[in-house]
Amino acid sequence: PYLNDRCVYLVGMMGSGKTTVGKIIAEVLGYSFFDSDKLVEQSVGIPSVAEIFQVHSEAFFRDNESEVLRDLSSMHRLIVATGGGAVIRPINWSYMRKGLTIWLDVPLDALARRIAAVGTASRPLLHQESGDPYAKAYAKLTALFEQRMDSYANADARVSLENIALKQGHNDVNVLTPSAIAIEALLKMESFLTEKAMVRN
Ligand SMILES: Nc1ncnc2c1ncn2[C@@H]1O[C@H](COP(=O)(O)OP(=O)(O)OP(=O)(O)O)[C@@H](O)[C@H]1O
Ligand SMILES: O=C(O)C1=C[C@@H](O)[C@@H](O)[C@H](O)C1
Ligand SMILES: [Mg+2]
Repeated sequence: PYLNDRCVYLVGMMGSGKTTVGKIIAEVLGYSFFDSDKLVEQSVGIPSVAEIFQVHSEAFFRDNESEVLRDLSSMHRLIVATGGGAVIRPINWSYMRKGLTIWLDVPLDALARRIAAVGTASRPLLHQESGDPYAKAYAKLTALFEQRMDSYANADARVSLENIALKQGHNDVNVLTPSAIAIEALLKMESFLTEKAMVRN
């Protein structure tokens, strides 16, 4: 009840599971799910983010991403999987702060493994024509994470896969199912919201 129909924004690096986990959270809460990358594609009229970067530019994509987040921020009962880079623009935080923000914090080696498994063609900031896809993705993700980690840490709650694995007695985050991660996200949301309500009362 503390959520009070507010939107929930999932933030995190590329491949962190925002879309996968976000759909589960939406189903549990009876919210609608939106993916901001998909909304940008629809509003620009180009079917992939990679093509938007190619035909226009990253800056053009970012401007449209901000417009999408602005429009979503006036709505209710949505789970929004944001683009991995949405956290870098302060204006986007002014929109996302109207709801609750959750950071899916996934170790970079697990991200690189997931991304290498599906290929980098759909992720323009990681795409390389040659070389080992895991090694290339890992190097680029490391550089991006260094630039962005302080921004991700602005989120209201952090869902750390390392911590979930520790709690469950595993030493490998790759065994965690999207459902287990969604449950932890829901628990973190609840803690954040109840603590905030206690401070107010
Ligand atoms: N818990 C998990 N265990 C294993 N694989 C996962 C898990 N969660 C997601 N994946 C896989 O990792 C890949 C990336 O997941 P997903 O697309 O949900 O991430 P994302 O954060 O939305 O990425 P992007 O920022 O690129 O939109 C997908 O292939 C997905 O099936
Ligand atoms: O991390 C990023 O900067 C990006 C992540 C994707 O979700 C897309 O928004 C785009 O490929 C850029
Ligand atoms: Mg996604």
